[in-house]
Parts: sequence; C-alpha cells; structure tokens
Amino acid sequence: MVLQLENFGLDTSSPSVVYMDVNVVPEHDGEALLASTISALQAEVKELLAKQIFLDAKRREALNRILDIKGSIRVFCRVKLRNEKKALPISIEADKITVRPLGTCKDCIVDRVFPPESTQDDVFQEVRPILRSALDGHNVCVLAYGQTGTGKTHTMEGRNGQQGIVPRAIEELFHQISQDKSAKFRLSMSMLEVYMGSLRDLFVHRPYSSARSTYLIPKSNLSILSGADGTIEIEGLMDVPMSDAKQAYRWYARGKHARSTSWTHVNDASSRSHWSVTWLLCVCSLTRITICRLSNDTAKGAVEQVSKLWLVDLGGSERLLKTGAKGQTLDEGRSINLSLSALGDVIAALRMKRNHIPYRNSKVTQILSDSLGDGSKVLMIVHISASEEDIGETICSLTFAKRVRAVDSSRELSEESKKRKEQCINELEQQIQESEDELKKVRSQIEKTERLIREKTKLHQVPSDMNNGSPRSTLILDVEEEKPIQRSQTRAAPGFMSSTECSRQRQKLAVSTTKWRSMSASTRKPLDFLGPQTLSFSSLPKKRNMACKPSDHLNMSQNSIDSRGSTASRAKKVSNSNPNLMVALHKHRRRMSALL
Ligand SMILES: Nc1ncnc2c1ncn2[C@@H]1O[C@H](COP(=O)(O)OP(=O)(O)OP(=O)(O)O)[C@@H](O)[C@H]1O
Repeated sequence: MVLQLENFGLDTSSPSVVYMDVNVVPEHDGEALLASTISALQAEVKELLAKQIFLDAKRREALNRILDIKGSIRVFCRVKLRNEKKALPISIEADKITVRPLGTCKDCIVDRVFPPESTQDDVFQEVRPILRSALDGHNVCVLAYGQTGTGKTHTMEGRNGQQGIVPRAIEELFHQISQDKSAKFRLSMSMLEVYMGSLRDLFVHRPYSSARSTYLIPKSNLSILSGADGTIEIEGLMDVPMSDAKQAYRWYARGKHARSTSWTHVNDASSRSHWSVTWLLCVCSLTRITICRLSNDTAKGAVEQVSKLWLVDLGGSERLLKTGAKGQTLDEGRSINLSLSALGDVIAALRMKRNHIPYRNSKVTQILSDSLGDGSKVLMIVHISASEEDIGETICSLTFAKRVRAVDSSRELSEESKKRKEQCINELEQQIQESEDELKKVRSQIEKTERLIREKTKLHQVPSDMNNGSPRSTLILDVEEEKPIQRSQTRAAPGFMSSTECSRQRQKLAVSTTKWRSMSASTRKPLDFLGPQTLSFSSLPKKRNMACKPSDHLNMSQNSIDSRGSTASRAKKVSNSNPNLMVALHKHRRRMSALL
C-alpha cells in the first residue's frame, strides 16, 4: 500500500508529496477523503483571510494614530539656495528657520525643514505614510506653497530626471495596491487648473490652431458641486480610470503638457511680456487621484470606501510687484494672493477647531473643502529661498507657514513631552512592522493553501483516458512544482476522477470567463477600472447551481476568477453535508457521469 498523507492536511509549510494508492483505498473512501481535505483547506483559507483582515485593520489603526500624533495638518519647509557666495541671511535647524533681516531676528518652527541639500527622496519619505493613509480611506492633500522659482514644481513634478512627489506617489500607490491583498482598489485620475478664478480640465483635448501656431484653450465651464454630506464634485471634470502606473504616467504627462501649452498660448495671445509672467503666476494646478477601496468586513460584509488624494502646486504671485503689473493684471495677481490667503484662513480655522470654516472664499478652498477637514491629512510644503535678495518674500512665506501651523499652541511641546510623543510613535511603528511581517506570513500561507486546494480539486477532474488499463495507479502530487506526475498509466481512472456535472459547469464557466475577457472594452466598462486580479464574480453570466454569495465577490485570495466561484460553491456543498450523505452524493454523481 502506498499511502502517505501526512501533508494532506493543513500543514502547508513544507513541500508536500502525496502518494495515494487508489487501488487500496476504496473509491468512495478516497473520494470522501479528498473532499473532506478540500473542505478543511477551504476552512483554513477562510480563517487566514479573517486573520488578514484583522491584521490589516490593526496596521491601519496604528498608522492613523501615528499621523494623528504627528498632526493631521503638517507644515514642512524646503529651502532653495542659489549659487551664492555671500553669507546667508537665514539659519536652518531640524524644525526651525531663523531669518535675520536688517539686524532683526524672526524664527519659524515647522514640523520639518528640508535644507538645500535635501533630495527628492528625503521629501518623499515624509509623504509616503500619508499615501498609505489615502489607500486606507482618508482624504489627503499635499500642497506646495511658495514664491515663484523656489522649487514648488521641482518638488511636485520633478525636473531633470529627479522625479517629484506626483510621479513617485503614482508608483507608490500601485506598488502598495499590488502588495495589499486585504482589499481591492480602483484608481482614477483628474487634473485641473484654477486659472483666473475659473476651473479648466487639463485632460480635455485641445485643438491645434495652425493660424495661431498654438493649441486653443476651450472656455472653462466647470462648476463645483457640493453634496448634502459635504462631499465635493467638479461637474464635467474628466476622471480617467487607471489600471497601472504606466497609464497614470501617460495621463499625467498629458495634463502637464496641457498646462504648459496654456501658458504658451497666453504668452502668444497677450504679446505683452510682463503679462505672461503674471498670468503664469495665476495658475494653480491640481492633480486628483480618487481611490475606491473595496474590502470585505466580516461583520459588515462588502464595504466600499472612496478617498481622494490631492497633489497641488499652488500659484505664487510675489513677482507681481517686481514685474510692475497694472490694471487688470494687477487685479488678477491680487486674486491669487486672496486665494492663498483664503487657504491660510481655512487651515487656521481648522486648527482652531472653529465652527465656521471659510471654505467659500476661494475656488481652491471650495475644491479642497472635503479634503482639508475632519479625518483628512494635510501636508503643506512651504518653499523659501535662502538668498538675500528674496528675503522679503521669504519672510512672507514663513509668516504664512506660521499662521497655518502655529495657531495650535499645543504643538510647541516641552522636551519631555516630545520624548514621550516620539516613544509612542516608535511603539506604534513597531506595531505596524509586526503586523506587516505577520501579514506577509499569512499571505504566503494563503497562497500555499490555495495552491493545494487547486491541486486537490484537479484530482476530481483528471480525464479518464489518462488512467486507462492500469491495474494499480499511484498518483504523486508534487505540490512544489504544481503539477501532478503520473507514475503508472495503465488503469481505468477511478470514478471520482471523471468529470462530474459540477466540474463540467466549472469548465463552462471558465469558457464564459475567457469570452468575457475578450469582450470589447466598452461592454465591460465597470470592470475595466479594476487593477490586476480584481475581476468581480458578480459580473459573470449567472450559471445554474453556481450561485455566489455577495461576500464571495470580494474574495481576497489571489485566485483567478475561474476557481473563485467554483470553490465557493463547492465549499458550501461539502461543509453542509454529513459524511454518509457526501458518499451518497458522490456515488450519485458518478452514476450521472456514466449516463451522460
Ligand atoms: N531643490 C532643488 N534642487 C535643484 N533644483 C531646484 C530645486 N528647486 C528648484 N530647482 C530649480 O529651480 C528652478 C525653478 O524651480 P520651479 O520651477 O520648480 O519653481 P516654482 O516655485 O515651481 O516656480 P513657479 O511658481 O514658476 O512654478 C527650476 O529650474 C528647478 O529645476
């Protein structure tokens, strides 16, 4: 008798080689054994999935607590240095900037200072945790503020091969999504600019005018809508589904191009050089990534959460005075100043927890109103120049930073409180690390167990002609290599290995899935938004006896759609049967198979 079933059960940590002498084990016993093993493995997957959800919730909570301790509105300061030989009028510490204009001394405390030698990566490391928070369902805003030429666009977009926050964030989001098996995600992207007080969609196609040798700018007609629950939507703004980072980069490049061509157009149209500078300053560009998170809560069932990640390059109008703008141009410059000041007012009111938050004072604050307040995470990067000649504008920017940040007097903590805070953050970070390590183990265990289930399920489906004529057939299942090896071929396949009605239905379902996949993009539009492995079983044509519970739609395993529905229904059938019934059922199936 060749029967080696130690690894037939739940322990999947070591490579499993299973020997089954189907001649010795009576057919119905073998079949019953196989069915109960599959059932036990499925129960284990279910348990592991529940553990995965629990660990993920623990990780999310710890991250949220860290961000709350650090402050849900944080202000950083990035310093730009021109090639100067003179002594600098500012001094830089880890969280403090001191400016000395004309013998006086002004300082400003922020959450962190990025000195001139800081890299794009240094800045991104501070942004990374709040991206995770956006995936966890929180609205997030990253805002770049500062005088023109101090590096806002450098920080947000990046230049000369040094990627900025937006492209890095796109990559990071898709990376995190690929790692996160506890939920499914749909991402979409929009880009717009606030230009002279109106909103312009940067994804809208702009026709080229050969007469003017430039791209035409369609009239802006976007309006801001506010829902009863305070959510904000921009009517008519293109929101493009993103299935991978490459696609997102392409659209982002398109939006950036549209922005720069609009400036060129303005320059060409105005033909007044000082106007072009001012108009350029009036542009505030916003990139919105909408994240739809679909998770399966054991208590609540399927849960869908939508969050927004705003990446904003705010316009600066400081040059207005330098360019000597007059009349309408000066008014426009003032308008952007008012917008920035309105943003400062809103953040200050939020910090002071005022009842009335003056969102309606500018377009930018209206757009961001559901992403600056309750539960949101805001990160403001104030850019300053360390040069003597920019000292006036540097002081203005630092005053803004102070206003945004220092209103919360509790932020200026004693050394002891700072230490306690740091210790608490370290402990929470440790918790996150532990949860992530455990999550990795659980995911790998799920993968192994599911692989085993697939192998066991295949045993039900071995075609009869593979085993014809053997007096004794021993199957060796090398789980590591994921393929059953046939040691002896000369025996008729046991009844349970011939296809049953159930397996035939499963095969039909697989065919219909393939057909579905080859359907035109327009026909399967809702699912096109989903990333890899995010097909929903609910969207498949319904098959008789293959009904799937709502919870099955969000099966968080890596299984393909083909096996998801079938294992779900199989698990239900097996677990609901008592052993005698099960044997009878399999006998019945065999008889039915012989008849068909
Ligand atoms: N930290 C930095 N390291 C290297 N180069 C920088 C840095 N910051 C800015 N620069 C360079 O300085 C120039 C002006 O920067 P940038 O265009 O990003 O400023 P800005 O604040 O976005 O100006 P605007 O308001 O006109 O958009 C660019 O050539 C940019 O590459």
